[in-house]
Amino acid sequence: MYNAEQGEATMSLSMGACPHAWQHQLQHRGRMWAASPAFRRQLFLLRSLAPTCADGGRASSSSLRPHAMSAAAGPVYEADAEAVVRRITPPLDRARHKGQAGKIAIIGGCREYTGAPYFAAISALKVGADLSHVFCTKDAATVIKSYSPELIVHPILEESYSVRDDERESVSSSILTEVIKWVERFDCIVVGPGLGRDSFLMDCVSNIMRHARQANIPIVVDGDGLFLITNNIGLVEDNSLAILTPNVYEYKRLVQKILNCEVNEENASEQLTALCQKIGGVTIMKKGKADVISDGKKVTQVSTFGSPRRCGGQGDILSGSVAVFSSWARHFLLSNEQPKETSVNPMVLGCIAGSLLLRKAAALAFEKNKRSTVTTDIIEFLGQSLEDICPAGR
Ligand SMILES: NC(=O)C1=CN([C@@H]2O[C@H](COP(=O)(O)OP(=O)(O)OC[C@H]3O[C@@H](n4cnc5c(N)ncnc54)[C@H](O)[C@@H]3O)[C@@H](O)[C@H]2O)[C@@H](O)CC1
Ligand SMILES: Nc1ncnc2c1ncn2[C@@H]1O[C@H](COP(=O)(O)OP(=O)(O)OP(=O)(O)O)[C@@H](O)[C@H]1O
Ligand SMILES: [Mg+2]
Repeated sequence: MYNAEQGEATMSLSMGACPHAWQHQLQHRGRMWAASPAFRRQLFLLRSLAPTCADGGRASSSSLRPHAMSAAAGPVYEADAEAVVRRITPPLDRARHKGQAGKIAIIGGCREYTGAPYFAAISALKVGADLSHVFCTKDAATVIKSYSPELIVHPILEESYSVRDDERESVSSSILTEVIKWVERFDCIVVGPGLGRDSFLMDCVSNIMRHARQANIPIVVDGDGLFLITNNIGLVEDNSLAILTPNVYEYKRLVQKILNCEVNEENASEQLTALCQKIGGVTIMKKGKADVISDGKKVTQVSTFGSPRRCGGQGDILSGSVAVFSSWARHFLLSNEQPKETSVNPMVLGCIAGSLLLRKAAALAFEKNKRSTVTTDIIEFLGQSLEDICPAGR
């Protein structure tokens, strides 16, 4: 592992400035990684967890799978999260242009919540995305813009109180038209931070999700987005580009609604596997003391200690970070030939990397601010945390 890392560092320094330098470098690094002990170890970590479910969790049907609690779920292994971050983070290359490191959009922000979409969007930028957009209600937009000039804010969503009944259809279709102009440019969209639960807004966002799916845009569903999909699971069913990031209450609601039972901590990994399989295709990161991640085939976790402070907003940092890392992971895996037997899921890698980075940043913020640590303090340490794992000059 150490030798492979050294080889990679030497190669980064010798890069020229040809237009495709970044891709070549990534491909070369990928081939080296594929042959490296670090890669094989990571594969082992990911693959050795695989429960061998009869249909691989992908039985065909647009309806929900039969409850698959009997699927054998292996033990939960700790991910080698630092190795994942190091591998999927693209090198900084002078030949790259704006946008190549990621364009992320957050769909969220309403009258009540302006912090959550801001936290998610700014975290995406601080992790390393080039552009971060927020699609929110008109009331929330000016507030979010005032937090940061870095964000591109679209005040296009509407809540029921601002739309007459006879205008609903036309307003809904003009919202969709406006979003469609943008959606295909994004590497990933995050639906839910600070979205609220207004019924008209939920209908409009459902249309946006359907469109994003048709366009094959990866999607992270968090916060109120989870409330939406829990009651309309077809929005994510069988979507292998969807990541759900429930907290303990959101997970409980999902389990009750989809598996029709209560959360069972003694059988936690089997239950998580079953939930993924029943929805079909999605990756779920169940947040908590450890962040436990499954795509219905493998269960892995990140339990690096972060901070004892449970201030609101840490999940928002996570959703923005996961959006960036999963885009990088997809790009990395697409740009590199993988050994035939490999079936690493980029969505899982994105979750692992996002979880580790948040936890490291939370630990540094807590060291400095102790009890007064708030989400903004944690965001300030995202850069240093990534630098510690993966120096910009490598
Ligand atoms: N500064 C901000 O603007 C923030 C906004 N947020 C947004 O706030 C919205 C609501 O998210 P929440 O996570 O607060 O979700 P909920 O409204 O579901 O939960 C609110 C709180 O109620 C309690 N609760 C919920 N369900 C419970 C249950 N079954 N049993 C016991 N207690 C329960 C928990 O303390 C929970 O944190 C989301 O859009 C989210 O993104 C949060 O992200 C936090 C920060
Ligand atoms: N009990 C815990 N011990 C240690 N870390 C935790 C614990 N619970 C959550 N975390 C950390 O906080 C992150 C966010 O999880 P949390 O449950 O607070 O999400 P959330 O409720 O969606 O947050 P938000 O307030 O942004 O909506 C997790 O990824 C994890 O790193
Ligand atoms: Mg949340």
